[in-house]
Amino acid sequence: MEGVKHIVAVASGKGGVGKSTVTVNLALALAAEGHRVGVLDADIHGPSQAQMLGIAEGSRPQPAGENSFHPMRAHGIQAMSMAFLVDTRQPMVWRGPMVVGAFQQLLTQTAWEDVDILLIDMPPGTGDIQLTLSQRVPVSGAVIVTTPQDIALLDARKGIEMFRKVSVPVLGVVENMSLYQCEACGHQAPIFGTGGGDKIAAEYDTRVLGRLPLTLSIRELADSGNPSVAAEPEGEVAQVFREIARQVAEQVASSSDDGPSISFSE
Ligand SMILES: Nc1ncnc2c1ncn2[C@@H]1O[C@H](COP(=O)(O)OP(=O)(O)OP(=O)(O)O)[C@@H](O)[C@H]1O
Repeated sequence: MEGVKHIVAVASGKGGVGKSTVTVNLALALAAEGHRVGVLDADIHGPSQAQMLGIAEGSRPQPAGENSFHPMRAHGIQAMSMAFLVDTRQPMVWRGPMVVGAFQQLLTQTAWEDVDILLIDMPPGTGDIQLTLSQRVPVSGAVIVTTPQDIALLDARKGIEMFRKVSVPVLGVVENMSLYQCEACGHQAPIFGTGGGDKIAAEYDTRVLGRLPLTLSIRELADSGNPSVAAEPEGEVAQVFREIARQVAEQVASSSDDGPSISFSE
């Protein structure tokens, strides 16, 4: 895709598991690792990247030529979302083909500027948008976000199976809300159970890229437009995201290698 080296989908089978929170923090972590990063919010009905990136409501992108828009910028990241084009307070009562059309336009009519890794915050599920993405552009890989309980794992499995069907490599699983951590007393509790990420990674021969706790600060910082990786770059959460970012960057870079090259010289 023009202006973009690698596309990575951030997906989940189930809604509300923290996919958007992971996308925005992973984007910031990749940027901190020295990559040029873009975020495309593919959640047409419920876009949340604008708020998480702290881009004020009502902000509109500048046109780039006749058919495209420049992405918005925040925290050094390029971003495009339906939230920049419509009034987000109004519900979008759209049929499937209109939603797919809007997604295709966001995908193809954004003038990305030298992006190394474009993260796509996918809507939950395995439907039209997922199919359109895999058919329209080359996707380097998918990161699957899940919480550890069985009901979320059931849907995460479907997400993994879907990417396999369309030949998109699964780069790994992020286990979100692994452990509840009380910020007042330090008490920890595995509210959603334990071992879910490991189970699914073993089942599908992939890896757990990282585990994130369920904390008040992750929610508050993301909601306020200054996600953990930007607000507390030395904090534990930021370190987990930096480690996830390194693994993602390494995997997409090796996917584009044509293998070792052999050269001869005197
Ligand atoms: N590790 C966490 N600790 C605390 N709160 C979290 C954590 N991860 C996500 N949240 C909060 O949970 C809510 C849902 O997260 P988010 O919007 O990222 O999920 P999603 O999977 O993208 O949802 P949707 O299906 O609506 O797209 C948000 O309010 C977010 O701040």
